Amino acid sequence: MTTSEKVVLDVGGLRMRYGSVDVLHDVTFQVRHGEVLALLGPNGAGKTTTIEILEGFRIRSAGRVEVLGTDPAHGDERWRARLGVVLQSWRDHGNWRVREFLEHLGGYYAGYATPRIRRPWDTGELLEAVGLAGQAGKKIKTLSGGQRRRLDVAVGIVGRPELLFLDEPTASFDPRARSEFHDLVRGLVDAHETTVLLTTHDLDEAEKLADRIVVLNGGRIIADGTAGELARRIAGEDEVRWLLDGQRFVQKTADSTRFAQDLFARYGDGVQELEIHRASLEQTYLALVRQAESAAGSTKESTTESTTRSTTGSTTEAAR
Ligand SMILES: Nc1ncnc2c1ncn2[C@@H]1O[C@H](COP(=O)(O)OP(=O)(O)OP(=O)(O)O)[C@@H](O)[C@H]1O
Repeated sequence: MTTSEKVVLDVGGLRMRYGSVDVLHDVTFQVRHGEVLALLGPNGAGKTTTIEILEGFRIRSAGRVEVLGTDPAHGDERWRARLGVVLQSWRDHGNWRVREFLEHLGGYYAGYATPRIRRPWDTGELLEAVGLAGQAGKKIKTLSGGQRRRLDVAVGIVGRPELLFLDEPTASFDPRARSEFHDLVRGLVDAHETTVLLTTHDLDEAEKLADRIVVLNGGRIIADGTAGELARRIAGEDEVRWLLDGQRFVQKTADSTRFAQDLFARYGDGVQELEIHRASLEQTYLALVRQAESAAGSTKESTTESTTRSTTGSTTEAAR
């Protein structure tokens, strides 16, 4: 098995119930080594619950979960040191200075270094990587909202995690900070082979960062695939447009990459102004959620209808 085929996260038939309410129903997906998976879904879909179960912060009601080969419900400190979690802002350590805070936290990981993974991340390099080198000597309470979020990210990766959980990581970033954060995550994945599970409501972010998308709605997975696969499922086919000998052509196709390769193989440099259009992730996502909600609505309606009918039926029976 090659490293990239290794399953880092394996979830099967996961269920979660709060009191008498089921919020996750039979959730099943896998994430492979070095993959970035975006978990999308409307408010209340169950994303945070899923992530917290995988992190070992919540105990599931049923199902199978393995994270880096371990059941998170029984993960020890060595297992936890291999994970990175970007939490919401650190508000309790306002008087600490940025560098000393990261050095302090990094110290915790030193005992978990391996011949392959040097832990913790060198503080100077880490501050550079997250764009906080200029704030190293500042007290945390004096950082701006965006700088504090960068610190959250630094805290999440100081132990050079093999698997990184990002729950709405760029929620309060300005566009520049967001773009730098995307470069940082892609760098982590490419250079350090970090696997990432991300939740976000920013569909551009998901499209930019994720190799694969899983969409949750009402605690159920309604889609799992690359952004392109999901778009084709919704929009049917891609549209390829090109210019040949001054004439414009348009063709619908299910495999636009293969189509473009064939086009160039046949006409070479004669092909000009090639464009491939497919539904955006935003259009795809909205269509998927709408479909799932109308399916759930009609199931509910038919259940209500049959309940009403059977109630009416039994009343009629009783009247007889
Ligand atoms: N501790 C809890 N007790 C009871 N119900 C809860 C608890 N935590 C979450 N829920 C419910 O579980 C469902 C899923 O919530 P969750 O926070 O996982 O959704 P989410 O997809 O992360 O939403 P958002 O996008 O708003 O963050 C919601 O209906 C929520 O009200």
